[in-house]
Amino acid sequence: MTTEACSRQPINRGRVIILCGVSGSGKSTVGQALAKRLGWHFIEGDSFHPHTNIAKMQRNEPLNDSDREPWLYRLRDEIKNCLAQENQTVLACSALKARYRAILCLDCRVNFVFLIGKHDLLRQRLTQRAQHFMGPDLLNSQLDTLELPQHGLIVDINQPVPVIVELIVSWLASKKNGCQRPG
Ligand SMILES: Nc1ncnc2c1ncn2[C@@H]1O[C@H](COP(=O)(O)OP(=O)(O)O)[C@@H](O)[C@H]1O
Ligand SMILES: O=C(O)[C@H](O)[C@@H](O)[C@H](O)[C@H](O)COP(=O)(O)O
Repeated sequence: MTTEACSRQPINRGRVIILCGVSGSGKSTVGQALAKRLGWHFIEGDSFHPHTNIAKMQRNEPLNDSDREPWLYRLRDEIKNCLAQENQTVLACSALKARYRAILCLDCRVNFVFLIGKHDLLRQRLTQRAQHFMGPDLLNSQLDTLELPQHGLIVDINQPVPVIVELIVSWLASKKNGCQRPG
């Protein structure tokens, strides 16, 4: 994305906040609460996985780059639609690697928030979570895959959901529609 492309984007018209992090970091929980707080749309990134990916994770096999590619491009199309329709949207999507985030970062109106936590807390939350295809067994692989971001907001998950939501809301208010690189 060039500076010129950036400066062409209208301020505060269509915006997508992507909540990233490993499985169990709270992307869906915080994402839904954030969307409700802001009155924005919420999109669950897991819903865009091909069924083969879900089946693989259910078998406790980690996804690889090739598995994730079609999923990321489906999400990219979805983000493109949101921006074209000027929808304000919160998207929950692990986006573990910088190159995945680059696929999703269409322009300055897409911003990333990272939910970061310690292994023990993540494992505990994954173990307690009911009725989900992903258990705790892929946590090590998720953490190994995670490339910590150089840009965006990083939030410690060891605090209540409403506190996390307000941190994100304050950050958004402070940054308006400023450019953020996808790394
Ligand atoms: N900040 C938090 N405090 C306490 N429990 C949380 C918090 N965030 C998420 N949880 C719980 O942790 C589990 C995993 O959260 P979830 O939103 O499913 O994570 P993800 O979407 O990143 O896999 C859920 O049972 C959820 O209720
Ligand atoms: O790229 C991946 O390996 C997956 O997207 C993964 O990161 C994601 O976490 C799963 O889809 C499980 O879903 P939850 O994140 O909701 O546990």
